[in-house]
Amino acid sequence: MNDQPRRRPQNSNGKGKGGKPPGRPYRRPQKDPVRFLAFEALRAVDERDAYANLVLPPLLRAAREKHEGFDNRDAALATELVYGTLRGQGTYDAVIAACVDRPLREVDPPVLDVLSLGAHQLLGTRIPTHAAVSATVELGRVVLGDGRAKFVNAVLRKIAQHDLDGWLEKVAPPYEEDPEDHLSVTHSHPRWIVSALWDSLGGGRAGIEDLLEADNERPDVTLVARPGRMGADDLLASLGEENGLPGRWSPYAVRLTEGGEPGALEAVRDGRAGVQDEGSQLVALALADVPVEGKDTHWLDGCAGPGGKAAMLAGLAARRGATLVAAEKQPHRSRLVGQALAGNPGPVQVITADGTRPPWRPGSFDRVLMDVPCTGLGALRRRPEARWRRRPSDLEKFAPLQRSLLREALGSVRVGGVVGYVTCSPHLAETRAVVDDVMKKHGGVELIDARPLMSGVPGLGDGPDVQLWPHLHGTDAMYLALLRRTA
Ligand SMILES: C[S@@+](CC[C@H](N)C(=O)[O-])C[C@H]1O[C@@H](n2cnc3c(N)ncnc32)[C@H](O)[C@@H]1O
Repeated sequence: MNDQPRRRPQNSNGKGKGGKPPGRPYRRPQKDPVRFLAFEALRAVDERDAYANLVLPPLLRAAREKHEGFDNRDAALATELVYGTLRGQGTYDAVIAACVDRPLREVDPPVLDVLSLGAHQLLGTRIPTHAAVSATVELGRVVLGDGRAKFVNAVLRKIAQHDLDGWLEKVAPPYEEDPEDHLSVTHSHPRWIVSALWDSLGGGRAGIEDLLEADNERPDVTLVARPGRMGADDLLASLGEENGLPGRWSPYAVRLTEGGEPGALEAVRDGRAGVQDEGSQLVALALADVPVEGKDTHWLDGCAGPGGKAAMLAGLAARRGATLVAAEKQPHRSRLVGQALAGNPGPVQVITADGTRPPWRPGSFDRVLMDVPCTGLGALRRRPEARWRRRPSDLEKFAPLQRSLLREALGSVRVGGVVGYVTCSPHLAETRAVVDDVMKKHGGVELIDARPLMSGVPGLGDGPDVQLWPHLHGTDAMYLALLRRTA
């Protein structure tokens, strides 16, 4: 390996000693800020378990400051390269494994990151082959050194021999032989996640393929015009027609069109609006709208951080003269809840509290939202690295906590009141299994059909609970069960 710049001596006729043609003069590798940034982000995700959506913004800011010509298109390309490489990792690993002569675990992680970045450019973008190879090899020279860049060059040239479909035919087992393994490789999801999503979705090949494809697409950025603070029409008008679209389902939603930057909006900066998936809006609205008999003045959000649903509920509660208590176990997250609720038109109370050991008296509330911690398998579109980090054992970690939070939520609501149990995971172990188990032990609880509370939303299944899906509804895969205390 030779990492040092080295110049070959040349004589006056331009030929090497003895009149032989000289070797190519040494050329310093050129640092391409876009690919260098993408590599740095991938290293941070790989090495420090960082989240891509958190590491990218500071890297992009630094690149803009350092490189005068680094513009929005560069930022968009760098973002696409990072997100696309992380999402496609399962497929790209299978292809790379077919092109190297040792197990991938024996390839140095930085080398593997450069190879994955190259594989994504070759197989997942429209970047011309020669540009994808040469730019990645150049990156390899900068970050790995000339010796290992030669290895990168050799592997990328093998990858470039086929397009994505050609490679999938070679590296994915036939669907008929092993459907889950086939889908796992072709749609770049761990096999156990394919299996869990399919169990929950049901149906045949077409539905699960649509879902896995939707997980690999960049979601719209959706805003919420917070009830009582701003209307969706005003939010849309402030954006300008070309920058926004009305939500599909929620009357409070506005979708940003390509390239919209929420942080640049005054309404988002001053808290009248926020970034919130429409699925999250729908489940909060359903809980707010479900009829309860008798008084309706005390609402609880028992897992409130960072406060998206709490802000929506607080505005809706204020309209009806009710008060929201927003509880969150983590102090830093309850501070975020406080920020989200500042400016709410009615009274709110933010407390740091453990929902499994509630400090309030049993039966204090008329409506309770329990949006429990979960694996987040319903939001894979947003967190490109999450699918590779999650393990089936995470389910065991969340299971007792989810049950305990739902049990305490049922204890916190008065007879006749309603609990909304919510997850941003469609995994049956986190959804129906939790509700069934807790209902078996609790008694005096009935499930309410949640589907009529999402009127106009198609494909909500057999009920009474509701599972939303990215490929059917364009939302995260949020789950909602509404439980009424009857005794
Ligand atoms: C899925 S998030 C809630 C998202 C929130 N409802 C929103 O819309 O912004 C779950 C939250 O529950 C909090 N949490 C975890 N264990 C808790 C407990 N025992 N009691 C209360 N909150 C808890 C986590 O810190 C996390 O902020």
